[in-house]
Amino acid sequence: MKFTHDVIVIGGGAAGLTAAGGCALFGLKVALIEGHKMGGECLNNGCVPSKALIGAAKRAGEAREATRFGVTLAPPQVSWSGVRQHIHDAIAGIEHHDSVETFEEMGCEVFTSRARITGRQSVEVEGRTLTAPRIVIATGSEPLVPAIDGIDTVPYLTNENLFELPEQPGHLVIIGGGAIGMEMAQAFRRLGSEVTVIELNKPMGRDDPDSVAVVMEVMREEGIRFVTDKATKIEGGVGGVTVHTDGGEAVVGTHLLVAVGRKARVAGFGAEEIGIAPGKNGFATDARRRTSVKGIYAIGDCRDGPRLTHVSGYEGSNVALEIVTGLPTKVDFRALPWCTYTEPEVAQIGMTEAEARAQHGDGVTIVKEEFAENERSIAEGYTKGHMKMVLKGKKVLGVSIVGKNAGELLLPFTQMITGKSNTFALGSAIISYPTRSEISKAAAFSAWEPTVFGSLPKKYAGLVAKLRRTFA
Ligand SMILES: Cc1cc2nc3c(=O)[nH]c(=O)nc-3n(C[C@H](O)[C@H](O)[C@H](O)COP(=O)(O)OP(=O)(O)OC[C@H]3O[C@@H](n4cnc5c(N)ncnc54)[C@H](O)[C@@H]3O)c2cc1C
Ligand SMILES: NC(=O)c1ccc[n+]([C@@H]2O[C@H](COP(=O)([O-])OP(=O)(O)OC[C@H]3O[C@@H](n4cnc5c(N)ncnc54)[C@H](O)[C@@H]3O)[C@@H](O)[C@H]2O)c1
Repeated sequence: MKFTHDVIVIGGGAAGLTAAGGCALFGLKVALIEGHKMGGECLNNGCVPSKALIGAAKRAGEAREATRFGVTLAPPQVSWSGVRQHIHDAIAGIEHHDSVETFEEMGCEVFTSRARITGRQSVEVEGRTLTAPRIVIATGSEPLVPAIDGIDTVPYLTNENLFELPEQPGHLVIIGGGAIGMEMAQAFRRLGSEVTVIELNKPMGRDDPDSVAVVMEVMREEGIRFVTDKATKIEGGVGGVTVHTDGGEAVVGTHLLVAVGRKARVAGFGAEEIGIAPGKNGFATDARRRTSVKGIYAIGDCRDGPRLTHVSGYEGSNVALEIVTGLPTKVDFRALPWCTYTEPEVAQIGMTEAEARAQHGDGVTIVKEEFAENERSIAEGYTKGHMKMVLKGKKVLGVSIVGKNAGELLLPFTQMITGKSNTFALGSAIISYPTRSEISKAAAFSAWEPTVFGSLPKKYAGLVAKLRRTFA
């Protein structure tokens, strides 16, 4: 069979762009098909607009603080249209990274229409049939809209329309206290909206509870109300919405944001018809991201598994590597990092304490260092939070950090968890003073402290001192 391409990639989000760009840079003939906006969820409705909004909210939050270090700022005046403009400027500043032109320059043939899979090696787009021995599905996910009584009768928000909102909510009710719910709750509160979060379980349930407790306290102090209950019924209309919960509470607000997770995009483009097996929420794949149909991969948000931009990018480069080299390339999530951009940030890599204890029982030890002891944090007055290192012996299994810019501190632990570095290397590294990274060195060194200052080294030091006193 003569193929039109070496690989066809469906979806131009973080996953598809990385796979397509990777293959094209190795000289393969790549078709990249995006049916909506290049850059996908992250650029257009996800990470970028949410972090831009958080940036604006931080500025308002700082101005809201009482006098700090002898400096008083004027109370913030928030113009929602100005905030929205900043969000759009941020997207505009980044979108060239993901543009059609950029990917054409890399060597991809880019189609800006919806694709339909018509066979194991064929895809239809713009009336053409493309063929390739490898197809990569990277169709992403969309907001999960729960089957709550009345939801279809009210004008609810999701991440798909939140950043286009014409007015700032007076009182934003958020269903879901996950990553979106928590980030958006704090951002809107800081911009001046009333905010209530309704969460079924514990907010940020995947994170270490000690980290979450720190951020919850801050958010409560800032005036966010948390309702621990299940949203069961919704009623209202434009400008007024009431969410009833299982426990009988009626939460009244002006706007409703639904943030209860994602639904993988697996239907409507031919995947079922050719028999690609679904999983729980997304295509079922193996560790190489192969679907049940030979030659077809599924990566990023559209398959069962963690849904994060860097995970989509990682799987995109893995699959590109496998296609380019012909060698199996498995995902390895031992050192999976994630960060929730609340203030303070909640960052995690590898196992939480609870996960480590479930797997290794009493073999796990914990080292905890507080930012209140970190000299840069003290000097700058941001002492909230801590770093918790989860160890088995001297090997790092995971790290949970809550604190200012916590996400920036994760990097060295990637190397440690995967065995490319170790606690001794970090514990003995030279680190600029004063930096918040000193907390990482302190935690790593703590793992060695009992050994370094143990009885044997003391005996040795004593012997050296005795010899010196005798012979010097
Ligand atoms: C509000 C919000 C904030 C977030 N913040 C963060 C964050 O701070 N950090 C982080 O790591 N992650 C964050 N995420 C998650 C992150 O956005 C996603 O994990 C990531 O964007 C998924 O990338 P993807 O390429 O797998 O899918 P997508 O970005 O969804 O891309 C899939 C693309 O496929 C296209 N497509 C679908 N079907 C077809 C078809 N038949 N033909 C052609 N094209 C098709 C779609 O139009 C879409 O552009 C956030 C998500 C949200 C919603
Ligand atoms: N900083 C980041 O990395 C970041 C930021 C935003 C989003 N994201 C990604 O986007 C995706 C979606 O985020 P999300 O916050 O929508 O999902 P999520 O899965 O993080 O959280 C959803 C929350 O909704 C709760 N919930 C479900 N049904 C409910 C009900 N009926 N009533 C009350 N609560 C209910 C769940 O218990 C859960 O805590 C995630 O995959 C996340 O990884 C990442």
